Amino acid sequence: MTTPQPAPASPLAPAWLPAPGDADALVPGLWAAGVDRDDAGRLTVQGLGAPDLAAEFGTPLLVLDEDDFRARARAFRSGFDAAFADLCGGADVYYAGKSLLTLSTARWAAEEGLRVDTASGGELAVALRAGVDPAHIGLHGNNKSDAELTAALEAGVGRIIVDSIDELEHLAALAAEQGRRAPVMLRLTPGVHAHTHDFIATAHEDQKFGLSLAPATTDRDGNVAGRSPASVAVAAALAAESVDLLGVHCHIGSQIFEADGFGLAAERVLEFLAQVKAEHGVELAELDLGGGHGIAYTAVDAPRPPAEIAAALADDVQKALERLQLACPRISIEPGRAISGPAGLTLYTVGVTKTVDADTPDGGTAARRYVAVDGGMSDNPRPVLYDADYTAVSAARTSDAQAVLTRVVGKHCESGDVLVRDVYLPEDLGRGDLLAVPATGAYTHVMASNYNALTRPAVVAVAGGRARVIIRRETQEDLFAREADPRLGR
Ligand SMILES: Cc1ncc(COP(=O)(O)O)c(C=O)c1O
Ligand SMILES: N[C@@H](CCCC[NH3+])C(=O)O
Repeated sequence: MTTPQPAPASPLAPAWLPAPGDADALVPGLWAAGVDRDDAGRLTVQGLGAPDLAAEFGTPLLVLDEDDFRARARAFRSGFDAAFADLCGGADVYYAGKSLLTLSTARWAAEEGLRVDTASGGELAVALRAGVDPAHIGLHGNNKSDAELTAALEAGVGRIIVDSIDELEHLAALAAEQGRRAPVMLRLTPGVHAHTHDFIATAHEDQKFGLSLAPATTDRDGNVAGRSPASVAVAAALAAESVDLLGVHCHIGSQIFEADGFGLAAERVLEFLAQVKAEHGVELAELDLGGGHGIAYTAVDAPRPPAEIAAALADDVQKALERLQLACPRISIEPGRAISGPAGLTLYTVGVTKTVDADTPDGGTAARRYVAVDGGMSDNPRPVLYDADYTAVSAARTSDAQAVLTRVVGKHCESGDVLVRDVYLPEDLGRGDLLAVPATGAYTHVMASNYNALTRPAVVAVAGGRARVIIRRETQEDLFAREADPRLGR
């Protein structure tokens, strides 16, 4: 192992970035449980060296620690079951497939006793093909097609989460035509503004998801309505013979750390259930409190462990139930990122490096080093989409060179193509070195694109100290396979 040189902080560094320390250190909490460094300084996943993984499978490479994924799934399951045992006889955990859905991850979730939340007909097909019990699948979406709704009804999914009055009426008619009853949860927007990026906050009023709890001033035809879309939907669902109204759902957003937003949303939705009871004499059986639990992408993020999240929520639910004199509905949650995110890391190979003079906030200039890698916004669009911060370490070796402020960029024809905006990395990092970016399991592979005709990376799962490909790397032939062109004979 090497001893890094102490380095001065850069005036370009954002206030949140910890002072440069040992740039090769693996900050606790950022990496999957199986990640370590060996005596030669190589990053390892369950003992497998990053250079060996890169040599065998190529880079960019999404490496998943399967054991870590499973452990996080179990922690949610047991944490929520324990916290809600006395109050509500336990709780169900739906793995939010949108964060990383493959045949393997769907199977791992089901094997750990989780159910699966799907957000489209495609995700539903993956969950079904993986062998997930249809009764343990939920189908979401603000604009499901007839084909998607029909597939869900035919498969016999446990719940269809209905997003609007329009969709409720449409689904009721579709189910009636098919001689079926649709198992429905109504998605409510409890008006909680979560502390997260606007694009991933989902429970405030003015956005595309869900049925508002606030009384509407006008209905769809512009007439004064006075009732909330949520109560209009409940009345319509209870009246529809082809609808089995199971309960209600809410989801306040994603990458949220504070307990207060989750507690407030639960309280508001329980108040709504009490209102439904008073109005219709019906106690709805199920309440889904969504996902959105934050994970650590950099050293400054401090996620709460699942058992703590569960205990705080159970406390809030208990207080609300007592105040409202309600029996506890069956509780469920839908974590995605908190299970798949920390289980993943991405390996990249370094290519071009350069150092430029950048303007400092006080009007001076300071050096900023750019390190370009062989992937970019096509394998991880989150920094570009949400200003998401990540970090990185050198993965093939440690170094005793000074740590310098570095921006890790991709290879796309786009100046905003940044993967890690600010990180201190050893000054001697250069062509052929490997970089590892932690916490990339969620919303990377599933949001990847072929921008600039780059092929999507492979996904490798490591379990029991062995690596296997669960999604093969795309080839250029895969890109051509979709094209119709006379020279291809089609
Ligand atoms: C309805 C719903 N449930 C669950 C999730 C999962 O969120 P996360 O991956 O942040 O836990 C999302 C995504 O934000 C969602 O929209
Ligand atoms: N894709 C988003 C989260 C959206 C979740 C779906 N409602 C992210 O990467 O943070």
